Amino acid sequence: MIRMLLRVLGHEYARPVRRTVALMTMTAVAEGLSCALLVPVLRALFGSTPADAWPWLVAFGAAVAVYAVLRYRSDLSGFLVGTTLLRGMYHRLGDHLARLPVGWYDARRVGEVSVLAGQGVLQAMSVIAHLLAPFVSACVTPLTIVAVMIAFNWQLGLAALAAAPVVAAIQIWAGRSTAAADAERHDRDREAAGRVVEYLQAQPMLRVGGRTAERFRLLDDSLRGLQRAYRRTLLSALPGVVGLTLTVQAVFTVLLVLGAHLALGGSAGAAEVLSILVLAARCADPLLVLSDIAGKIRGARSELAGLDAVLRTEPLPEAPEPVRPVGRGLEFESVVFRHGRRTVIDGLSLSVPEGERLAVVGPSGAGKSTLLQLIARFYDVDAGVVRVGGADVRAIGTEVLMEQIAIVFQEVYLFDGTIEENVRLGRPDAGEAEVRAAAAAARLDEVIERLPGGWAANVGEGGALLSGGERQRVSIARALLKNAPIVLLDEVTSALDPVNEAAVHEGIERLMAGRTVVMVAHRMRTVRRADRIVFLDGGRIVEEGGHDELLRRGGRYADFWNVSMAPAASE
Ligand SMILES: Nc1ncnc2c1ncn2[C@@H]1O[C@H](COP(=O)(O)OP(=O)(O)OP(=O)(O)O)[C@@H](O)[C@H]1O
Repeated sequence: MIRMLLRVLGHEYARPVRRTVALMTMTAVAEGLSCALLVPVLRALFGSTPADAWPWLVAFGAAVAVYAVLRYRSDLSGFLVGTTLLRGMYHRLGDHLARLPVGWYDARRVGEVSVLAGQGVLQAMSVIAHLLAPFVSACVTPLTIVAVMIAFNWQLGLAALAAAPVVAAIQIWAGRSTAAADAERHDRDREAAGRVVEYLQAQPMLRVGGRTAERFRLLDDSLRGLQRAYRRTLLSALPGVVGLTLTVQAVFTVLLVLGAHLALGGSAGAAEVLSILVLAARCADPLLVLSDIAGKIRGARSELAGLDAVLRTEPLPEAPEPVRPVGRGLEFESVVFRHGRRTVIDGLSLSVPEGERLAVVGPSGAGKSTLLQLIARFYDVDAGVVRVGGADVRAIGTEVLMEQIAIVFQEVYLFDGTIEENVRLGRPDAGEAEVRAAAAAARLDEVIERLPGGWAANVGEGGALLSGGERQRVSIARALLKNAPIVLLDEVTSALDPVNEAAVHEGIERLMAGRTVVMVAHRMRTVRRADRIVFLDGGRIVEEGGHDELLRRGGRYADFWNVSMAPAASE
């Protein structure tokens, strides 16, 4: 467990963790010794000369004092190291998530990572702060007490020691028999978290479908599965708990019978037997909590394994000696890209000279958005090369590549902050005048004037307080502020009201001016702005040329526009 913890966190934490474990072990030994000193104290007190108890009482008091100091220091150390590890873990996870390919994040992963980052990290890090001390105490204190028991009365001591391998065997067996149930519960936990995220995101669709009161079957099924998994985990842990309790009771009974036998035979004093039985009872307490702690440690371990798996996900490799793009042209050379076993881009070659506006059209699922994502290196291609400014995107440093590209997505995400903060994301170090100019060019200034609070108005979580068109204007202002030489546009497909539509188009027109543009186009108005059009189907270019030329050709593009976009042609 500790080894796994250090692998996940990094070995720079090895020293404080080892120091804490050593301190906890010393504390447990001191606890055992202070308990064990009760034997000579009680033996002397109930013996013929009670005054002999004094030196033992002093030793007992000193041992308790040492134990108290050590306990304070080890608890403090566990807490401090635990919080340091927690902070370290959050940093490590945050840094790593920021380097993972954007394409890695889907709804399932978002649910999984939010559970991991919330309860998973806390649970995994609680090992040092809360679980390790009782675990070490449950293992070391009884062994120390047994060692002292052997010193005072070897028969009773050995009888108690016989319990050690039985307890260890029960723990190992319990760990193995609950492993499958633990793993299943963990999987169910993640699945349920993903379903909750999906359920929340699907609210508009569920309500439009009139399913306001009805529950979401997929979420229900997954929560029921989770409940079953929890029940199985509890049932599978039960034999271990019962076995441990029975073992402790059996050993105590053996000690009682053996103690009575020795006392009656005269080979041990009644006070000695009594005090050893008190010690045996003292051993039982930590042993009985052992199964509970071990269960919690197993839970923390599976969270740690989840964190380990995320941290082992490879980020897209960075070139050891990054190159800088020269110019603003784009090129796809025999590019193949797959999602799982599905080929989404199939041997596509295309070049977009500097300053050209290229529209990509085609049926849904043709791979249009994927084409944009490959330019921005959200994923790496499976074969072929994508070049920006003549350089393979894999050879350009991520930051430099991102400097070259401004993207306006179909779905605009705004952070819960002010409009100004959201626009500034385009270029955080931009001056006030630049931010204002970008907002004006995107016709966002009209929106800001209307909002109570103006620039300081809060946009709400995900930009919920703005309309779709207003959010698009924020995203265009961001892109304008970034002032990157290459613009990628994934056109808004939902209808905007006429005022917003005109504003968005005006903003986009300004954004495209003098830049290399690749736009996924769904509307005639957008396509007409392009210098060239490629028609994509099944990840391949089926036709390419100018709008009028393609219409005249009467091929796939003409069919597509005549059939599916007929209403738009009247724009
Ligand atoms: N994360 C993903 N995992 C698996 N398959 C995916 C993923 N993202 C996209 N795909 C698949 O890749 C194919 C191309 O998707 P893409 O979004 O590029 O199409 P598109 O032409 O932009 O479609 P639309 O016009 O409907 O947005 C689709 O079949 C889609 O199902």
